[in-house]
Amino acid sequence: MSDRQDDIYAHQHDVVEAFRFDEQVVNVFPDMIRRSVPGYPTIISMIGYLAERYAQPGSHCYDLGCSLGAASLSMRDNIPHADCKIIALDNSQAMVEKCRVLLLDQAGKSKVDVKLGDIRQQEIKNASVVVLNFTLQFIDRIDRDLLIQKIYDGLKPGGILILSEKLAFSDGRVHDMQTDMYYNFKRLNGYSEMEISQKRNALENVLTPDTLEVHQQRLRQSGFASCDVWFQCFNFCSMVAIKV
Ligand SMILES: C[S@@+](CC[C@H](N)C(=O)[O-])C[C@H]1O[C@@H](n2cnc3c(N)ncnc32)[C@H](O)[C@@H]1O
Ligand SMILES: O=C(O)C(=O)C[C@]1(C(=O)O)C=C[C@@H](O)C=C1
Repeated sequence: MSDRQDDIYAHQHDVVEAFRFDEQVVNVFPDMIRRSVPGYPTIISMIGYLAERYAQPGSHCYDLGCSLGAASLSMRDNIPHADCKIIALDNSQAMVEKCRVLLLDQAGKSKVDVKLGDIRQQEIKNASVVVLNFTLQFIDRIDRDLLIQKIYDGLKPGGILILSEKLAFSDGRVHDMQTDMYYNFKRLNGYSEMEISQKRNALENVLTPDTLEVHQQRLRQSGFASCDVWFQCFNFCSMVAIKV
């Protein structure tokens, strides 16, 4: 993968435009996400581990909002069945184009189909593993319930949804403390105050985090029997929800 350094917000922007997954972001994305999401490499590795355990023979595994396909690659490297199909989907043309190139020459048992499209329109069927790795937070709140319900309905019994998200906290003091530690994580990873502040402005109203309670209520309402946090670092977490 490209290891170009993310310097998008390193100079003063006259106007900070709303964050988009365009070509400029695609070019630095591996560095950006690694330095911006605490635990990202661990989460990607564990998606492979969970897929190895939960992918069912002859089923589909979905990577919704796949970006450059890191979660798909991790699943492909770990799923032991040759007849599983991985469907990776993103609505950013630039992401999908680069993802296809990155997945071209990689071997693996399962085939990965990289598609351009909106995950709200994607049919989910015969699924054993569905991944939403930091994607739901970019979907309009009004569409989130329907999307999670569609995923639940498309999962086979015993199937799982892996849902990773940036969290909000209902207690203001906890929210401020977690956010403060998160910004310090970014500082430790070399981002300046200007980069942190311009990125925060760019993500305003684009990335809209829910609280853990809202996520868990939505998952339970859709029918998931359990939804547990298996990873959390500051305001970033990953849940696994199981359909019995
Ligand atoms: C933070 S990135 C996801 C990172 C990726 N899952 C990973 O593990 O590396 C969010 C991605 O979701 C995509 N996205 C946002 N809204 C979408 C939608 N409605 N349909 C499809 N993709 C969407 C963006 O284009 C972006 O690539
Ligand atoms: O940089 C931030 O502040 C973030 O919230 C991180 C985050 C994400 O969670 O998706 C935001 C946009 C980029 O895709 C990479 C990471």
